[in-house]
Amino acid sequence: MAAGRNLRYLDNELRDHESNSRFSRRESAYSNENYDHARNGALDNEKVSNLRHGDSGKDRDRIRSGARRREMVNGGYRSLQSNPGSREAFLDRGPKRCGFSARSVEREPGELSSESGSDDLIESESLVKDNGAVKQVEDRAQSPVEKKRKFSPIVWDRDDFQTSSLSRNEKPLEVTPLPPPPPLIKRSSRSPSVKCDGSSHSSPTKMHQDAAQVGVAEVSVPTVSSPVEIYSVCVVEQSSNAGQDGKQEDATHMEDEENMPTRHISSSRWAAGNNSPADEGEIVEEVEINKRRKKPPPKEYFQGRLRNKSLTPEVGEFVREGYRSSDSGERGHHSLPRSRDGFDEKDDVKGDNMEIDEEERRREISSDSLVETDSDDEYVRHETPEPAGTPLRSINMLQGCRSVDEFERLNKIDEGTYGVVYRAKDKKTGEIVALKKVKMEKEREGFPLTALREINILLSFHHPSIVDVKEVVVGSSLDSIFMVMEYMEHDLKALMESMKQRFSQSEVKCLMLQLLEGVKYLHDNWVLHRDLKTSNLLLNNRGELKICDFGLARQYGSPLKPYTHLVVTLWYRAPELLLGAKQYSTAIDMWSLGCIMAELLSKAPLFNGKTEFDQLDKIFRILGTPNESIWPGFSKLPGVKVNFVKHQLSSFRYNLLRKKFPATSFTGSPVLSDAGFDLLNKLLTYDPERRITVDDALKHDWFREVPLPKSKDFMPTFPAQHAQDRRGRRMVKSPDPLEEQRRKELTHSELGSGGLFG
Ligand SMILES: Nc1ncnc2c1ncn2[C@@H]1O[C@H](COP(=O)(O)OP(=O)(O)OP(=O)(O)O)[C@@H](O)[C@H]1O
Repeated sequence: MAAGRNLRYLDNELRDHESNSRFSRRESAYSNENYDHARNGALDNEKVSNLRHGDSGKDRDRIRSGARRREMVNGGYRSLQSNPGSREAFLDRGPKRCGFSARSVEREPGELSSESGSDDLIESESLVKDNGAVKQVEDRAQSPVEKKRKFSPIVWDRDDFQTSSLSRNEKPLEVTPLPPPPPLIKRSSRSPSVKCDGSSHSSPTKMHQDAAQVGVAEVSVPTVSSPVEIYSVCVVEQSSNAGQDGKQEDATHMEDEENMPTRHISSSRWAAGNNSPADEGEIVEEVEINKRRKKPPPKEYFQGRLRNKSLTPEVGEFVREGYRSSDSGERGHHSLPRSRDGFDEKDDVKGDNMEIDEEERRREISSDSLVETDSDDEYVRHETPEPAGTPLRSINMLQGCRSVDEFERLNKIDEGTYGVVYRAKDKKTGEIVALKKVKMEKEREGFPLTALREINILLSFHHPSIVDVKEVVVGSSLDSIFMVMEYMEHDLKALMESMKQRFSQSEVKCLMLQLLEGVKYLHDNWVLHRDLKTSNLLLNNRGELKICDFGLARQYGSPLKPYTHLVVTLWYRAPELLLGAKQYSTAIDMWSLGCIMAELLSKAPLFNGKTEFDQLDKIFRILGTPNESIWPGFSKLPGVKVNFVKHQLSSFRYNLLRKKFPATSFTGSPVLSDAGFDLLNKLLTYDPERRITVDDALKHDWFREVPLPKSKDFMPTFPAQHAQDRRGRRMVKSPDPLEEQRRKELTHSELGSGGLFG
């Protein structure tokens, strides 16, 4: 029997006593602090955003805030009523969060209290409504960047199936009779002029237009200053050169898939905040020339370390055992001290480990890092000022990796596709942490790029709703790398599988608000998560939700590459991806949030398709089959050629989704107010252009009506699942076809490689 099934929940008990002793674990001020914290995080973003976009962004927000628009969604017209009150005003309410206007005294235990902010909001709203030219004012007030923001966050998806093998979801899991994607857009043969001084700024929208014309997307990334950045930069260089050395197929593949925009990390024009029209398009050309420019790799050492292609590792080079049997005699000169960490059960093979003087290794790595700054990328990291407020972490990963021996392994929590997660204790501090071990066995080409991407993002980002990666530690061999994360007692998928009761509406609101804050932080920093699902949402016993698993996350606006549309686990995958759209944006994450919201309310996945085709069919059955009028451009999507059954598009209020989530229920169906249903419907809007943005979702009325969002402080607690291997439970009941497939592959590779550590 699955371990999880034996879990005994105190759920009923807990819910019966929602407002008494079990919630007394924290003082009432706690939630205020927390919300202040979250709010401050958001305000930081706001500052960044304002710095980036200038004051016009604020003006636009103020003006936009009261605007009401009519919008047709999924077959029916609905009122797209943005929130009253400016973003600042909204956030400034802080612990009142809300200034949620309670229209009834009825409240669930732990709801955030309502304050009088609503009057301001109404006032602000009416001010805008009085202005008959709201739309025009809004348009005028939008800063170029902000205005583009709605359209520009596009990842150009020129995927083809040949190049999709690197991405974790790109396995041919579902045999779906979708037609092949259209041919790739040809790149411009224009002779580009390169501007590397970091001073040029480009307009995202214009850049996208250019990108559309020339087939090259621009670089836009959050500023990241961790040493991992160095790592990524080298990947880029390596890729480019490898491709020119005759290893085109492999290298191009890697370049296209993994040519990380980190090359431009600190010189992102968008991050720097200026948009000089004169420079528009230049960045596109810059990317183009960078791709074509032939120049020596920045440093052999990095090539070898990352791609395992140099013949002899240099001092400090990471050498992975197992992949270099042929040159074992040429192993690097150094290795970490042999140590038997409690996480590697395969330490018998330690003979392959390099002996290394730790101090010397650090010195060497340090000097290598310095040499690296002499490369073309130097300006990237030193000449461009970081935008204020951008999340920065100054962990020098390469210089200061501790050994995993400094942690005591407690138990394995879960095993995903790309990592095994352990619960562990820091021997020095006694702190309980989660250690995610990067799986290397499937990597033949060096350090796994999904892990690199995840480490890069997680070390750089800091937000209450994003899981915190504290540091990176190394195991007994240098191919054993662990991310040290804050430990979270649950993931929402495992938790819901074992909960007896559903989350209440106010609890779902609390979770959704935290989730939205996290996604807002990502989108504000030009990152798409691309794999939002309940198993990637962690919850601790302080009621805090955090997003994890950034292995698929992308800086959007990255250089053109054959992105796959097979991102996002099937059940949470947006229709445009399922239909093979060539470009996608932040809206894909918003669709996932709609699926998550529904799942939180009903404790069951909303669209649980087995194949892409089945997934689409399930969506269409509930929401109706889309058409050109509700989703302009729909009929041109590649996947639409498939003969879908045409399910009737009924008025959104009476569609099957509403039946699943009625306003009142005597049958045990999860109830959802009109406002809640409106938000759900807006998240599950077919047309990505019309799908609600994270900013608007955060300001949605649902969060302001009773029952108000529960304070984190008053969220129910559940027995920690750390004693259980979450994977064990899922083995028994995994409703996720992609996970099934991944597991099968993992099992094969485990067998093939003689087993995994841990
Ligand atoms: N910080 C953490 N604290 C506690 N548990 C965690 C933590 N991070 C991850 N987990 C658990 O490990 C699981 C797998 O983690 P993660 O999703 O990061 O790995 P993955 O290999 O990328 O997984 P997947 O195959 O789902 O993409 C999560 O679903 C969660 O249950």
